[in-house]
Amino acid sequence: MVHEQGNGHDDVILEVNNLRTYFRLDEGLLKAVDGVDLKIKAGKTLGIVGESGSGKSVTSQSILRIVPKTAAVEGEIKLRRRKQGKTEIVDLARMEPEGADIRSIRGGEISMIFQEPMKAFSPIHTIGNQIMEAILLHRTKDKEEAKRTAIDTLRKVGMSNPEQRFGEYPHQLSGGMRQRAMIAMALSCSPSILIADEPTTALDVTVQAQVLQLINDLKRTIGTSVIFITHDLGVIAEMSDEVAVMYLGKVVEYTDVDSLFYGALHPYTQALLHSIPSVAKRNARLDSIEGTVPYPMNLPKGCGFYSRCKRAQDGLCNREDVPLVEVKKGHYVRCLLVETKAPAGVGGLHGEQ
Ligand SMILES: Nc1ncnc2c1ncn2[C@@H]1O[C@H](COP(=O)(O)OP(=O)(O)OP(=O)(O)O)[C@@H](O)[C@H]1O
Repeated sequence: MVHEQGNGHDDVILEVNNLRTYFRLDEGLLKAVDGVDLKIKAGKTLGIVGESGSGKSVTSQSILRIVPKTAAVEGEIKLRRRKQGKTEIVDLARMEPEGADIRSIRGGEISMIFQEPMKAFSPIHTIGNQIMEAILLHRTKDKEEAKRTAIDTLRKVGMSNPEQRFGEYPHQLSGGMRQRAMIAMALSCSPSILIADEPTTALDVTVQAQVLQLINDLKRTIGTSVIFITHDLGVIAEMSDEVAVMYLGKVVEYTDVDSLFYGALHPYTQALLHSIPSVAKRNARLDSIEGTVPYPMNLPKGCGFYSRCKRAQDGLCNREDVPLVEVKKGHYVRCLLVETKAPAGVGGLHGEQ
């Protein structure tokens, strides 16, 4: 539940509770997202990390209600927003996916940037007109003001000569500039939440660093909250205040970014950390995680990571589904070994592999 007043939860602007997004396929029910809880705080970045197939993208698509028709979204997606001077809470999970309510939120209060900017823009209209259109839809009916806002936003995202860029077509821009234009479009309606789904994966390293820096700067200056989705822990370290580690449609560890990098408790998070050179200790052997994320259909009972976990215990980890437990303040872990080994303090598990 999102609480409205006086209870310390006021900075939470989006709360996802027990989100389940299941695809009905001919072969059976595919549980892409299976009981995800998340909290997005005002002006903060929540990083969501996990391997391919862990359910990161379907989670963000579920929040915006843009999942394919073969999938159903259940659970709560509670957005706290100001409307006509009052705070109200709306549940996006209850909205009609094509209805006016969610359409006004998409691109209004919540907007999204993703890997391929060409998908965000139509090739036959100038980027300026497309940004203006979004502003006219969500913010103002005044064309002159919309144009000024569009040019101003292009300037804010670091586009040189924004008046000229305004009149250019997407194919006339470089990859990095297109990414900036997409960020401008996403920010033009002053969203309270920006969802960034692997926005820099397709860019070369230098441009990637610039775009990440830009998102961080904008978050600071505009105060937008960010949900940043990536498989790259290096990017997570740079971008996040809090981190949710996803595996097989579930959050397996959830904590602030420092606790994640210096005190990860879930064997999956630890394995992820040991698989990247910049975080693993110098001279330590780099491990890649053997195997792949299983296909989320007809899964056996127990921990989803059981088949790949080096510490898995037969008869314990493969018996019941494992709950996400708060092992210390603000640090949640879905692992029976962490719970049973360290009921009164979690220090002993740090760094263990
Ligand atoms: N349109 C779809 N129809 C059927 N299954 C889907 C569809 N989209 C995603 N899935 C399945 O849902 C699960 C989660 O996918 P999702 O794309 O959210 O993972 P991800 O963590 O974002 O991975 P990636 O980084 O590769 O995008 C996967 O098993 C995937 O095969």
